Amino acid sequence: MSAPSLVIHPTQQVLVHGVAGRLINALADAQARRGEASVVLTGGRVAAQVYAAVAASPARDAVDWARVHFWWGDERFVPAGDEDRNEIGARAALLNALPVDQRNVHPIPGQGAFADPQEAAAHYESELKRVGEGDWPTFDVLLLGVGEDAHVASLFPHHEALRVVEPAVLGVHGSPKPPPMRVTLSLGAINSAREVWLVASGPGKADAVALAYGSVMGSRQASVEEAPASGVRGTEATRWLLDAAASARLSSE
Ligand SMILES: O=C1O[C@H](COP(=O)(O)O)[C@@H](O)[C@H](O)[C@H]1O
Repeated sequence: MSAPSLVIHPTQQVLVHGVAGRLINALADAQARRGEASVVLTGGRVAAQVYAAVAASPARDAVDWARVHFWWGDERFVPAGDEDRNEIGARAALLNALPVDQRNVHPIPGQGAFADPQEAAAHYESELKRVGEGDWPTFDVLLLGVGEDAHVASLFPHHEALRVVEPAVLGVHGSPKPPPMRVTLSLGAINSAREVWLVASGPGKADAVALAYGSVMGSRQASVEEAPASGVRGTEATRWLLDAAASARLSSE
């Protein structure tokens, strides 16, 4: 498990472009090492801006997008095509703008294809094992937003999904943030990624960031149950990438 690092960007715009540049570099580096790369996408407002910045960046051509596998860390269990799906935003801002190989795009299935989130989760786990040839693929970069309640992916404070180790992809019922049914990677699965990046922007995230990052650094005492974001670690890097507003309460920690 890696020690967390923190980068505070002066504005949301600098954060968005900073994360976009990092992502392009990380995927290009992974391809230079191994020929292909993988990224786990997140939902959320700032992520949508990061995706648009990647798509608009002249540096994007450093990556062979046809050799990038795209996964999702969580998905809202609503019908395919529903605007609430994280997949829809990622396709609109990123995937539709890049020369991706659709065979390497792995959305979490929605309602309709499967009767309940558990079935969709089981299907996603089998897709991960299919691509990983029996094992889970090792993700190069796993992106996470941070909720106002310090949730990550669809792992919410005090929710039973936080405590599940097996299976690694979980169906979630009773999400406190709508919609109530979701599918998410477990904390253990998230923590199998080489690099985990927690991206947070704006004053609405300042309390959650202070609680979760403060607990990681020992200045606060919240458990992972209270602040799921505090339980996240990549095997090689854990990056907290914030703007000044989201970090505003850290200085008093
Ligand atoms: O519901 C979700 O919320 C979080 C955070 O979203 P934000 O708009 O507050 O940044 C997101 O990371 C997660 O993927 C999504 O399903």
